[in-house]
Amino acid sequence: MTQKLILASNNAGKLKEFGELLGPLGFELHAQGEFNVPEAEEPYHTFIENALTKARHAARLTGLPALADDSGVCVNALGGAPGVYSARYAGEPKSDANNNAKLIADLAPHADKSAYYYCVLVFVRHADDPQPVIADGRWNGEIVAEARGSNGFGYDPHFLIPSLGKHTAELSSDEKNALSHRGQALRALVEKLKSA
Ligand SMILES: O=P(O)(O)OP(=O)(O)OP(=O)(O)OC[C@H]1O[C@@H](n2cnc3c(O)ncnc32)[C@H](O)[C@@H]1O
Ligand SMILES: [Mg+2]
Repeated sequence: MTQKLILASNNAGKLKEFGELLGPLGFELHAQGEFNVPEAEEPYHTFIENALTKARHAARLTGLPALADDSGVCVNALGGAPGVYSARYAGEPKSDANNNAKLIADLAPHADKSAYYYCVLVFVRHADDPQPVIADGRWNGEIVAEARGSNGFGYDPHFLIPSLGKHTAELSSDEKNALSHRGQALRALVEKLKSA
């Protein structure tokens, strides 16, 4: 039997990647927007608290199991910023172009360009699930001022994977999903769900 699952996100880039990663596993995926679920508040300073809040919010409003992702890019020379604030680093309304411009400007005086993408996933069977299933993933790289590639979303045009010599926006979706913070977290989550 296919399991209905609400994706508790309004980010089109994430939704595409979840479809690619989870579709073949037989879940019946629905973006929360299909159920007119409004964006949840993300008031916390940690990825896990925001992810849990988003998952419970979507499950509460739909009555269905929900999966939330809270993620971001953490830059070492900036003390981990933008981190949990990655989506709105340059302020509201959210804009990938403005966020990237601010990141490149903030990092310009620093020699250390190392960074990592981080992703926490939370699955809840229902809004008050006392045992949410949680997994995370991390993907190391470097921030480069020059933008390259047109795939992916967010900071991908500026995120270099040194071992590949490519920016993540230059990777095919299969290549990105095989390596990314989100792909790693999702595979770990699926393993946990199998044994839960
Ligand atoms: O909360 P939802 O609705 O899921 O969508 P969001 O975009 O607000 O998502 P987050 O609050 O988790 O913020 C994550 C931000 O981190 C960045 N990010 C996360 N994963 C990324 C990826 O795979 N590639 C590029 N940027 C990414 C991007 O700027 C995202 O907007
Ligand atoms: Mg968000």
